Amino acid sequence: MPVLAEVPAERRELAARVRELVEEIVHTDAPAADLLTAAEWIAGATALLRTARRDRPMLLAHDGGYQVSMHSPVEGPGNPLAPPMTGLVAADGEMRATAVLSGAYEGPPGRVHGGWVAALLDHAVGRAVACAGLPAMTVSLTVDYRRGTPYGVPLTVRARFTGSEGRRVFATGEIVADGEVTAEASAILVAIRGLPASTQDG
Ligand SMILES: CCCCCCCCCCCCCC(=O)SCCNC(=O)CCNC(=O)[C@H](O)C(C)(C)COP(=O)(O)OP(=O)(O)OC[C@H]1O[C@@H](n2cnc3c(N)ncnc32)[C@H](O)[C@@H]1OP(=O)(O)O
Repeated sequence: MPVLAEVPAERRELAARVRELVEEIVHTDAPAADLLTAAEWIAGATALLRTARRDRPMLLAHDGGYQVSMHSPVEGPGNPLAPPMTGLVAADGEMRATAVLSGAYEGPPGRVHGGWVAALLDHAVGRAVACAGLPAMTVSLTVDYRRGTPYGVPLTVRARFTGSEGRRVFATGEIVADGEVTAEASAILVAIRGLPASTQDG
């Protein structure tokens, strides 16, 4: 699969505008007529993009010195579903990144939905083992939710490779908000040949 030299600015911009849109949708109390007008405008934008549709979403690109999956729903700068993850640092089996989730990710009042907390951690352990040279898929993920994970503030997402046994690869990770660990994960992954490894370019 070709790796783009950089994330196209236009894709980053489009995803960022859609993230804002989603955030406003979940917060708006606009009158019904405005909701319908907005829905029409959005349908117009969707029709425009549909004129040049690829079959599969995955595109790899260089970003901040790393190869990233541009349309990953967790890290992808080009996927509006992704918070996304920014400021990635990954080397020697350890990764760290920042994510700011909007109110659109709310689960319990004022807190991020637990499924998204798990998604951040699942992705992080995948990144950590990939940068240890063992690209792998998660087969087991245990998440301990220590306290509510807030949205609207920077979350530090960290993970590390902790060892391997045959094809099984082990990793742990955590999310930190304002200096406090909100969730911890312990994962078992299975090494898969042919998966893209997290390569550092520089
Ligand atoms: C370049 C840019 C991109 C870079 C991206 C990098 C970061 C990206 C991050 C992205 C992150 C995305 C994150 C995601 O979304 S990961 C996606 C979510 N995960 C999946 O979809 C995986 C689904 N599972 C499978 O497809 C199969 O199970 C696979 C293919 C993985 C293995 O099936 P396969 O038939 O090949 O192997 P096997 O069954 O013989 O098992 C092999 C070994 O594993 C042991 N085992 C199995 N299950 C368990 C278990 N539950 N607990 C403990 N151990 C378990 C098993 O006993 C055996 O051990 P041993 O007998 O050999 O000792």
